[in-house]
Amino acid sequence: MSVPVTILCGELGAGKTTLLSGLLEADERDIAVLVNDVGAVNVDADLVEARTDLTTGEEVLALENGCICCSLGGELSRSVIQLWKEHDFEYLVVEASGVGEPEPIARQFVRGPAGGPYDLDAVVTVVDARRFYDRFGDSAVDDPPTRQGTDETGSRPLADLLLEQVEFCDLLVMNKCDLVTDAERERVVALLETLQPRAEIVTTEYGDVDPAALLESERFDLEAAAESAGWKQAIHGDADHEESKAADPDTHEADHDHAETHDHRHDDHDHTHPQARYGIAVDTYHRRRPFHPKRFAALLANLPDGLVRAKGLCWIAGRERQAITMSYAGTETTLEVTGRWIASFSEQQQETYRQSQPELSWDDEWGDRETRLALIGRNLSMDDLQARLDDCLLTDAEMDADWSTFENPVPTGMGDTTTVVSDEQS
Ligand SMILES: Nc1nc2c(ncn2[C@@H]2O[C@H](COP(=O)(O)OP(=O)(O)OP(=O)(O)O)[C@@H](O)[C@H]2O)c(=O)[nH]1
Repeated sequence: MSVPVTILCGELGAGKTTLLSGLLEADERDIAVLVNDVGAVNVDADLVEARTDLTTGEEVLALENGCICCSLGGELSRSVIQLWKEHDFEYLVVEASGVGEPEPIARQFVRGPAGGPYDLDAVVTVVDARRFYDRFGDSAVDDPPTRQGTDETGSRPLADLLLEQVEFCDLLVMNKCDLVTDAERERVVALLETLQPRAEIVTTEYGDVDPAALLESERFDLEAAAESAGWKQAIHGDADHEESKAADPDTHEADHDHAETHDHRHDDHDHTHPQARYGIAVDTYHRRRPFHPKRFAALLANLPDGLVRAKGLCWIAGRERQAITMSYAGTETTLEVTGRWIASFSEQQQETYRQSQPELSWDDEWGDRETRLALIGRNLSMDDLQARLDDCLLTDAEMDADWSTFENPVPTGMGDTTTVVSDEQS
C-alpha cells in the first residue's frame, strides 16, 4: 500500500511549522516529516525534531542548502524513497521551502520515482492573513505594502511565488486571523477565492486545523490542480467563449467582451458574489497585434494600484519567435521566454504542431501570435486598464516599421526573464 503524502507550502513565517507541530501532537498516526528550508541552518527541522522526539517519535528528515523544487529535485525523490525503505510510517508530510513552487514538488510524487511508494493526498498552502491583506487586500491603506525583493533562489519575485502557491493547491489555510479584523479577513477570503476557485479555504489562528482536513483528505488531482488558478480559468473561459462566437467577424481583432467573461465562475451558484462585494473583478485581454516593447515596459513600471494579478502570454514586437509569459504579482512583473510561437517554425513543423492542437486559434497573417492575459483586480477600472494596454499596441504606422529597431528590454533566450518593478503611482 502506498503511503499518503501531504505537501505543506506557504511563505516564510506564514505558520507552517506551527501548524505541523500542532498536527503531530494531535494526530495518532505515525507521521514522517520531510522539512526543507533554504539556508544552511535548518531551524525548522530542529524545531519539529525537538517536538516530535518528546511526543510521538516521528521520523524527521531535513534537506538543507537548497530548494526541493529545483536543485534538490532528484534528492527529494531519493530521500523519500530511502525514508520509505528504512522506516515504518503511515503518513508523510513534506514541509516545502517558503520560496518553493509547489507544482514541481507535487509532480515528483505523481510522475517521478517517488510516485511508486507514495500517493499524493493533498497540497496545502498556508497564508499569513495579515501580510496577504497588506500586500493585496487594500489599495487605500495609508501605509503602503513594502516592496518585495527577489527571493534567495534567483530572479523570481516573492509575491509571484506566493501567488503560485495559492494558485496550485487543494486547501488554503488562512492563518494568523487574530491579526486581521473581520472585514479584512472576509476580503482576503474573497481574494483567495478569486485567485484559486477550486481550493477549500480554512481560516485559523496558530495553525489550529482539524487533522482530518490535512491528512487523508484525498483532495489532490494533478490535472485539476494544474488548471485551477483563477487566471487560467479566466483565459480558458475567454478562449471557449471566443470559439462559440467564431462565426462573428467582429471577434477577429478585438473580441474582448468583459461583461460576459467577468467573474463567470460564480454566476451559476454563488448568490452572495463576495468578489463583487469587495470590488474584485476578473477580466481578460486578448489582441492579435503586438505590444511596442518600450511602451509596454513603461506601463508595467506604472501599473494601477488595484491590480492584484495579471498573467498570460504576450506578443511583443521585435520578438517574433519568442512567446513571452507575463506574470504580475505584488509590485513586480516578470517577462519570461517560455516558448516559441508555432508561426515561427518551418511550414512543415507548423503543420505538425497545428495538427496536434486543432483547437489553436490561427490568424492567416500572424499565425498563433497573440496576447491573451487574465487580469484580476480590486476597485480597479478594467476599461481604463484595457485602454492603457491598447495604447501599448503598435500603431498602424508602427506595424509597417522595422520592429527590430525598437528599444527592447524583453529577453530572447528560452527561460530568460526580465523583471519590471511598478512604482504604483497611477
Ligand atoms: N499572531 C500569530 N502568530 C502566529 C500564528 N501562527 C504562527 N505564528 C507565529 O509566526 C511565527 C512564524 O511561524 P512558523 O510556524 O515558524 O512559520 P513557518 O511558515 O514555518 O516559517 P518558515 O519556517 O520561516 O517558513 C512564529 O513566531 C509563530 O509563533 C497566528 O495564527 N497568529
